[in-house]
Amino acid sequence: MGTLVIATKNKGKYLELKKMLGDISFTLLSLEAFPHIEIRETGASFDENALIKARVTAKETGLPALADDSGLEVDALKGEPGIFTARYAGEHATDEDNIKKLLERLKNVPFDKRQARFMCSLALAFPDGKIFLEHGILEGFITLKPCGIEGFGYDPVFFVPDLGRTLSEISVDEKNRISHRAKALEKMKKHLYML
Ligand SMILES: O=c1nc[nH]c2c1ncn2[C@H]1C[C@H](O)[C@@H](COP(=O)(O)OP(=O)(O)OP(=O)(O)O)O1
Ligand SMILES: [Mg+2]
Repeated sequence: MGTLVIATKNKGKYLELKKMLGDISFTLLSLEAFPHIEIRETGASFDENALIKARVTAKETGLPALADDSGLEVDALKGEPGIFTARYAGEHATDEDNIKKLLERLKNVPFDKRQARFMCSLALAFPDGKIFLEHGILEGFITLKPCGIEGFGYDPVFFVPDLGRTLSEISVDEKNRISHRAKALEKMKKHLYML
């Protein structure tokens, strides 16, 4: 049985990916098992950052690595926060700080003008240099205030029209059926069978 490193320090992301990979028979590790690995997200796009995270992790561990770089694009903010989603309110910002800043920036924008999308780039890198990249997108709207307690990151303010609820008002299993990450991972699964 092989081993795959999920190259993330984000517990919410790790738990979602782990759950979605539940039916695949290999051992999963997160970056918590490799505290010495430090990765700087210096890329100019989600793709570049996902590739950096996956490549560095595969090289440092000698194991295949799956990295997720994701974030929010808000139309009324011309695509911000984009690749800066995790650091929107500063380098060590919490999810709450980031949500607060986002709602503040949108305070004069009515609900129907608050279109946004979650973007996900997933990169799978092998120690021999082989690499795969896949994408997923989830369309929605930014709410006027946080709703719900499930999930992580910006889930409490991301409203999915088809569900009539935010991502924090649904279970992780429901989220894993529709999310940007789920769509990207579904496409990545064909490459994972090479493990
Ligand atoms: O499904 C999601 N539900 C809510 N928020 C989300 C989601 N997907 C991404 N996000 C937010 C979290 C973070 O603010 C940023 C990702 O930043 P990103 O650099 O990819 O992840 P991260 O720094 O938290 O962990 P790591 O780089 O170790 O994987 O977008
Ligand atoms: Mg990050």
